[in-house]
Amino acid sequence: MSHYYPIYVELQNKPVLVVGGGTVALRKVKTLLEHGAVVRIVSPELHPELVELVDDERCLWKKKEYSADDLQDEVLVFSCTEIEEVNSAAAGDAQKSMRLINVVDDPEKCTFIVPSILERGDLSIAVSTGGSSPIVARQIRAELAEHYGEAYEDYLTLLGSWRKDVKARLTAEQKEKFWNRATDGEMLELIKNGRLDDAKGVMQKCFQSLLG
Ligand SMILES: C[C@@]1(CC(=O)O)C2=NC(=C\c3[nH]c(c(CCC(=O)O)c3CC(=O)O)Cc3[nH]c(c(CC(=O)O)c3CCC(=O)O)/C=C3\N/C(=C\2)[C@@H](CCC(=O)O)[C@]3(C)CC(=O)O)/[C@H]1CCC(=O)O
Ligand SMILES: NC(=O)c1ccc[n+]([C@@H]2O[C@H](COP(=O)([O-])OP(=O)(O)OC[C@H]3O[C@@H](n4cnc5c(N)ncnc54)[C@H](O)[C@@H]3O)[C@@H](O)[C@H]2O)c1
Repeated sequence: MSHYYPIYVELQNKPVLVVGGGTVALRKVKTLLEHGAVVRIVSPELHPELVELVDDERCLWKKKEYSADDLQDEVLVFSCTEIEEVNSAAAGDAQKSMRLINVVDDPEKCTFIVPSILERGDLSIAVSTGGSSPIVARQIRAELAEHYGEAYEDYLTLLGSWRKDVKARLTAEQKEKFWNRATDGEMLELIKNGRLDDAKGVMQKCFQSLLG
């Protein structure tokens, strides 16, 4: 068993500090922004794509070398430099104040690591090898992408849209019947074939027939 405990973290409007502004920082920043974090980068230099993000006011940049006072109210810290002393300092500062830290070139200093992620709307599959081989994590993600295609986004949106009504209006036995029907494969197949409206119709009919 991996010694890392997997969780999904709500980062909407939460401050995150990224130390360093190179290629790896760019990858981490893009994913953070996609998930709504407020990203502040501290680095003397920035990758051109990060400069664009800063110019577009998608994230903030302090043009300087990292020092302890750069750590403010951030919930997560990423240290993305290749310089051992900088990474050690950031890791030490973060841990003193119980902040979670990811050091991109030193798993031993990490209190969290980032998985390879496949997302299809509300479906999120995170793959980790615990640092043994990020390439294998990426390969598994690519294999999963073949199996769990784009249709899952609409499929899960449709299922999710029924949760409140089913919870409020059906008995436990009816709920089981409803969800078994909704997930028996037909809805997914219809959506894969571009027939979302038909899938919606089948679910509506099933709900009505259970209500009697
Ligand atoms: C999943 C992903 C997420 C992301 O970063 O977004 C991610 N690394 C990815 C790619 C990748 N990283 C590296 C290569 C080059 C090949 C190679 O070296 O293997 C490739 C492949 C590529 O580029 O395709 C190099 C590398 N990575 C780490 C070290 C340091 C070390 O091992 O000591 C070195 C060596 C540097 C050197 O040799 O100097 C460390 C970490 N990388 C992790 C995550 C964490 C563990 C994940 C896990 O295993 O569960 C961990 C521990 C910390 C962290 O970063 O969170 C992302 C794939 C995203 C995707 O495409 O889906
Ligand atoms: N975890 C991963 O997924 C992963 C993947 C590939 C490589 N790596 C490792 O991550 C490290 C970073 O790789 P990279 O390609 O982004 O390197 P890079 O050289 O492109 O970027 C390093 C960044 O750190 C900044 N920096 C330097 N000194 C600083 C300081 N004192 N304070 C703040 N910022 C400072 C630089 O200006 C630069 O922007 C390397 O050690 C690399 O081996 C990790």
